[in-house]
Amino acid sequence: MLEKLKEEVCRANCMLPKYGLVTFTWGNVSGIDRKSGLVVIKPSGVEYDELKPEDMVVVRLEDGSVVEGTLRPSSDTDTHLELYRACEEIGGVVHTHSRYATSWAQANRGIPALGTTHADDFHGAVPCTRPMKNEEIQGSYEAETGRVIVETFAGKDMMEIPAVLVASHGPFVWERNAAAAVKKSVVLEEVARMALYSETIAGKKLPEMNPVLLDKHYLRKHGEDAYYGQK
Ligand SMILES: O=C(CO)[C@@H](O)[C@@H](O)COP(=O)(O)O
Repeated sequence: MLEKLKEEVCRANCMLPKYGLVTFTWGNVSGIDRKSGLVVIKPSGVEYDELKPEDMVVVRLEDGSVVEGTLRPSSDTDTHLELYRACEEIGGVVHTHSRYATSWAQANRGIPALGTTHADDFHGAVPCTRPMKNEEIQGSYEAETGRVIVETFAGKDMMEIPAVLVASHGPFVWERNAAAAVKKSVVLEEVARMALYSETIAGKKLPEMNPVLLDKHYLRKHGEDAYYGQK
C-alpha cells in the first residue's frame, strides 16, 4: 500500500540528520495521499539510519487508526493529522527540535521577519503559539497541540507562512510534500539562527523589516508573477 509515498516519507525522515535538524530520534516527517485519505508517518523512536520504507506506518486521516505497519506511529501523529485536516494544500509535515527554532519556541517568541532570506520563504514572521492550558496538556495533548497551531493561523493562509513554533516545544513545518517540508525546515532553522545573531549584534529586539521589501522578495518566488529561477 502506498509504496511510493512510503519511500518518499522514509527518505525525507533520513534527510533530518543529514541536515543537522535532529538529535537522536527527535523529529518526524509524514506525507499524505489525499485520494485515499491516508497518511504515512515515521514509526516512533526508531533511529533514522535503521529506517526502511516498509517500517513507515499508514494511518487514517479521519481518526488516526493504523491501517498498515507493525510499529507504533510517531508520538506526534495526532498533531500532523490536525494540520492535514486544517489545510487541504498541505502534503507533508515535519516536526523537529532543531536548535535555533526550538530556542525561539522556548523563549515563547515567533521568528521576526528581519531580512530577505526570511522573506524568500515566509510571507511574514513565523508565529509562536499561545502557551497551552493545563487541561489541553493533560487531555489529548498531541491533538490539542495541532488545534493550538490551527488557532494561531485563524484567518491566515497557512501556505504563505508554512511553519510555526509551538510555545515551549518546537517547530512544525508543512509544505506540498514531505521533501519540500524538510527543505523548508532547513530554511526555518537558518532564519532562526540569523534572527538570533541579528538581535545579538543589535543588542535589542529588532523591528520587523520593511513590508514592501518583504512582499517583493516573497512574491519573486511565489504566485503568478514569480520570476525567480528558470521557467
Ligand atoms: O517531542 C518529542 C520528544 O520530546 C518527539 O517529537 C520526538 O522525540 C519524536 O518522537 P517520535 O519518534 O516521532 O515518536
